[in-house]
Amino acid sequence: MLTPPEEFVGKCRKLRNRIEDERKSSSFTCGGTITIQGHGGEQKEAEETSLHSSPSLNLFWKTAGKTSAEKLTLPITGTGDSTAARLQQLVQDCSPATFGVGSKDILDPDYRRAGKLDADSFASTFHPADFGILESIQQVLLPSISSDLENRLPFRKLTADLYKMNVYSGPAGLFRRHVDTPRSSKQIGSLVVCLPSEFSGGQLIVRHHGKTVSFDWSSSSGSTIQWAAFYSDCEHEIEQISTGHRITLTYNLVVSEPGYCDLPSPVVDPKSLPLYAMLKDMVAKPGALDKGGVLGVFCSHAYAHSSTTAEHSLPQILKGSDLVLYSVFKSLGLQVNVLPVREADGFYHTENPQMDIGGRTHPKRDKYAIDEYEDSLGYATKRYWPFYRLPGVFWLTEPKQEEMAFSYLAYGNESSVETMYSCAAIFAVIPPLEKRHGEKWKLLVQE
Ligand SMILES: O=C(O)CCC(=O)C(=O)O
Ligand SMILES: [Fe+2]
Repeated sequence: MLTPPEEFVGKCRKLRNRIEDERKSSSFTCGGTITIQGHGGEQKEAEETSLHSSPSLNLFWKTAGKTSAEKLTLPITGTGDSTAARLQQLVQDCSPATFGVGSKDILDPDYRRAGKLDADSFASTFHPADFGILESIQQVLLPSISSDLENRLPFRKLTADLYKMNVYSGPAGLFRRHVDTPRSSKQIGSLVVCLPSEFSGGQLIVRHHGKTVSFDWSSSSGSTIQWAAFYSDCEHEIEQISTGHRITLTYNLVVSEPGYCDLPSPVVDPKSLPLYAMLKDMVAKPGALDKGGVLGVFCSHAYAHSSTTAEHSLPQILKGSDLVLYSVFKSLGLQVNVLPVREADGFYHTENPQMDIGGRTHPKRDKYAIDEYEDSLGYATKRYWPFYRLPGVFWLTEPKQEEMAFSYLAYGNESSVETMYSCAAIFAVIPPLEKRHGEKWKLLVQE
């Protein structure tokens, strides 16, 4: 690729700033509360029909050697199936929860101290779809971005697949920082629902790119259902529980194929976004890669995919600012690909001196990655993740996710080999100037 002129580089720098702004302003987590009818605070008249209130809920679980299910009604009232003794039975019937380090499941109470029931051994009368929770998450974490061009991204919907019940008990329950292991390449996040059971401590802390949000559920824990959802690539932790039992249902949030009669979440037209005007101005005029080229932008999020599904699945699961950028490129009529990018020995071959991009990053490795588990990770990566070189890309941004990619591989809530997170990049192919004609380009130039 010839060295692009300074004017083009100046525009690229502005574009990069705009992309960074988009990243800073996008959300990575959200949460809410559902009151329990007849418990705590004032009773609202419309309570029974409200989306934000629930009747008491029942949990059923099986125990070895018994033919009938155990039952617990929450919140605790002290009568029937809703007693401290029933709750104690639940705690006792849970098995210790492990966590994943590379391809191994590890039991280490200093890292995670919790009980668990697998999804096939319990049932509850609660479902997030009954309370508008999925719609709320969809609006924040999965906005629809559409345009009238042929290549638009179809509306996407979220479903919540029940994964586990966990009980974190005082005075020592906790789960140190980790990233949830992807269970499929369509998973974009996790939903945690905290059931009404009194506890203190146990804040859930969620982080993404230096931003932190904490969910403190303790003060309303006895009388409400509280929930939080976050993107899969967010690092999170549960601080130590001091007293009581923090009971959670966890769900995998999965992008489902769009249905015909689904109401879309709010739709943003990419052409209304400042990035669109900026890019349009750049590619519609001479001076921007006139001989053609490829613009490369590292994604702001890491994505779960397996090496064989990456090419197909990555565009479908794009999140937040990455989705915005992808849609803008698409609506300009450009060919866009989203591909995982692998580093080799701490070096991404993404140097672009004109944009002050070095390509080298300094991974901050977690203790679990450095110590005994590193070799198995290195082996898994080499064996399952072959790669090819893609030269001639004009990089607009630095790699974003290397530090996190190491974390992802190193410690999750479950072991993993075939499906992993990796740092992805969006590649937009800019045709040579004389080829920027035809229907879609006319549209672009005339607007
Ligand atoms: O209970 C929570 O708040 C989060 C649980 C969690 O991080 C997990 O199960 O992976
Ligand atoms: Fe987690």
